[in-house]
Amino acid sequence: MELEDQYSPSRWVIRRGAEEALRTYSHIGDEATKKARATRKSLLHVPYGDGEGEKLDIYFPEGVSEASPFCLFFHGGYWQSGSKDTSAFMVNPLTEQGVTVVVVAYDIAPKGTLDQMVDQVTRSIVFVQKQYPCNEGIYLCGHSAGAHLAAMMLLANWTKHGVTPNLKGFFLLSGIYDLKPIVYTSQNAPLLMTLEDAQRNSPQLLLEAALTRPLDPACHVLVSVGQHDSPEFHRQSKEFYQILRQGGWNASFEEIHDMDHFEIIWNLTQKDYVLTQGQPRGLSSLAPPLAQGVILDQVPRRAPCMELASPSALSLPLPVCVCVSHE
Ligand SMILES: N[C@@H](CC(=O)c1ccccc1NC=O)C(=O)O
Repeated sequence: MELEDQYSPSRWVIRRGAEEALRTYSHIGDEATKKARATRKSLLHVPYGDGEGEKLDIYFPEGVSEASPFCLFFHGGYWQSGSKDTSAFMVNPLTEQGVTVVVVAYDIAPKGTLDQMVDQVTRSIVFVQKQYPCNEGIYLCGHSAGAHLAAMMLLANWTKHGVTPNLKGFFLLSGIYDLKPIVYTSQNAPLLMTLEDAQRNSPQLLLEAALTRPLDPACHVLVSVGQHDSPEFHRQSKEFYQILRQGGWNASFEEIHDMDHFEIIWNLTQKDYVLTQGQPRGLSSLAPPLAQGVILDQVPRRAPCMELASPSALSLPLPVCVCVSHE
């Protein structure tokens, strides 16, 4: 069936068989995580909520300073597979450049529903902001289903959480932004999404309906898709990018040359990969001294941390990039 094919990323890889691609992806994630845990200062399995699955791993750069940029990573696996314990792909190259990397776990299906996962991701970001108020920006990076979860944060309503995270950028890699087609594929068996669930959790549809504009016009959103991703994945990324632009977001689109759905993420282990290199598009563009680059030099510097840490200053408006949600 056509939809089934289009939404089965492993069927579109060109250099190996589907099974081999999935095995290689797991293997590289596993090895990268072992290496990160062996060579980087880290805090593992930190709870960001009361739920058993609400844990995150924090990997620090050399010469720990809590005033670094933070990159939060949300793994893929169609909201039903994957784990933070095998997803530390970008930790070594990014921490080497002064970025703190946080790999976030969330309750995959069948335990978690889409609504619960979105809520967990929201709370993980709130936790990092509260724990590290001196951060030099929070950047969200997600792959596939994880890019969907990150993209939902463009629409998050932070007011009930008591803090507005210092969100400065989004790196959305091979994501899905309209979940409706998934309802008609076998991927939905453990998810049990109704069309309504899919609609409520589709950033594409929510942004189309939104009347609001980004609060921080400098917050950058990179929408990326692998050259060898399926035509449906290309369509999803292009349409989402267009909706972002129409909504006033500082967004860019990039097809990553000669990459498939899995290589686009496993190559984040490499220093010389377009997405781990510096500005204007790579993840390292968020690392000092590259922080003066295209993306960040439009962002107003925040008040010094000492000021922010004092109770009265905590209510200062910070440069953030969320919409005020309209209900
Ligand atoms: N069964 C899927 C697996 C999959 O889509 C996937 C696997 C690992 C990481 C991300 C994935 N896709 C979206 O989240 C496939 O056909 O490849």
